[in-house]
Amino acid sequence: MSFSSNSPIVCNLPRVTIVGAGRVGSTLAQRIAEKNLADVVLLDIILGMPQGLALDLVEARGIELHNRQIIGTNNYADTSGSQIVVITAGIPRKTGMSRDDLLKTNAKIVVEAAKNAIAYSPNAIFIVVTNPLDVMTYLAWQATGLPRSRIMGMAGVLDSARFETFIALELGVLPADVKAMVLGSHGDLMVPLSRYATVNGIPITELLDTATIARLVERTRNGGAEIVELMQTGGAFFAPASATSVMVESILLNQSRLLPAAAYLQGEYGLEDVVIGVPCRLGCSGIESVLELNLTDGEREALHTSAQSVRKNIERSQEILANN
Ligand SMILES: NC(=O)c1ccc[n+]([C@@H]2O[C@H](COP(=O)([O-])OP(=O)(O)OC[C@H]3O[C@@H](n4cnc5c(N)ncnc54)[C@H](O)[C@@H]3O)[C@@H](O)[C@H]2O)c1
Ligand SMILES: O=C(O)C[C@H](O)C(=O)O
Repeated sequence: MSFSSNSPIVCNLPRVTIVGAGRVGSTLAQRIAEKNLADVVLLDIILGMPQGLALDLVEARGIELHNRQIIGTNNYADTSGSQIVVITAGIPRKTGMSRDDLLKTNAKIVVEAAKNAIAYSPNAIFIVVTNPLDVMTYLAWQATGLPRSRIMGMAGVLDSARFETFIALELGVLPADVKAMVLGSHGDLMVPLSRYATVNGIPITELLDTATIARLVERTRNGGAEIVELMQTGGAFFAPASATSVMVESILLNQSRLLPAAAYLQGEYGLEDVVIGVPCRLGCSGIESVLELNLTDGEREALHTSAQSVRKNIERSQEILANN
């Protein structure tokens, strides 16, 4: 028995490159392939490691019932023509460190990764995951010269998911029934918007007292550190990979979901020339629009304080890069 052969059909399936095949990167590759969203190229500087991970994921395809291509590589030429590039390359923090302590090491890694990736995928949309997130997204924006619609950072979806989880645990309800949004920088100064958090449309302010909400907000702010303290080396990666995959999905499937993403602002919320988490509509062209919510004076002040801390670190990063 044999297949008859017709003229070959060239299929351009969507392709997502993930730079950094560590814990977040490899878990994201698994999520993207198993959700059947795109073919995946996993790139890392460690020789053989992304190739081994890719083979392992490929060997699971028959069991997971998908047929996505997954390639591991150390060579940017293999990433060419990607629709989305996700940057997770860089070091994670260890216990006792802040995300800002990663700035010096990760700035150079992210700039190099962004420059190499854009050279092979000039039409790609970039999602940065490496910490400190807002500054790294700014550096990738600078390094690629992309319009702001095509570059964003992932943090708000993760921080919001944590806030939703803690609310759901407190109330004993299904996490999927809780909706919340966390804006601002991905750090101690993030801005969880309790006023806008609901359980199937019911504001949490109707369900929880002020002290309890304040406790859940504080736990959200420390959500990353809580896991780093437990794990000692490295941090969370399952939920970060899930959070990144919904951004990838919204872009590839043109879902126009309203998700918090770190975006380069040009006057929105009274902020300019800074990257910070705001509600964005994500579709096939990237950030389709930024939603400007009505904020109370307190919330607006918190967002500006958060932006101020990102600005300081952007300045630090420019000095670091200039001296190298
Ligand atoms: N934005 C968020 O919400 C969020 C969530 C989780 C982790 N992070 C950050 O993501 C980053 C990765 O975390 P992880 O847990 O996967 O770390 P990890 O150490 O498991 O993986 C990082 C990978 O990057 C690779 N790498 C280093 N330099 C590289 C380069 N120049 N080019 C290509 N690859 C390179 C390493 O070899 C390693 O495999 C960290 O900075 C972490 O803080 C951010
Ligand atoms: O906390 C970290 O260092 C990793 C990540 O930013 C997180 O929030 O889990």
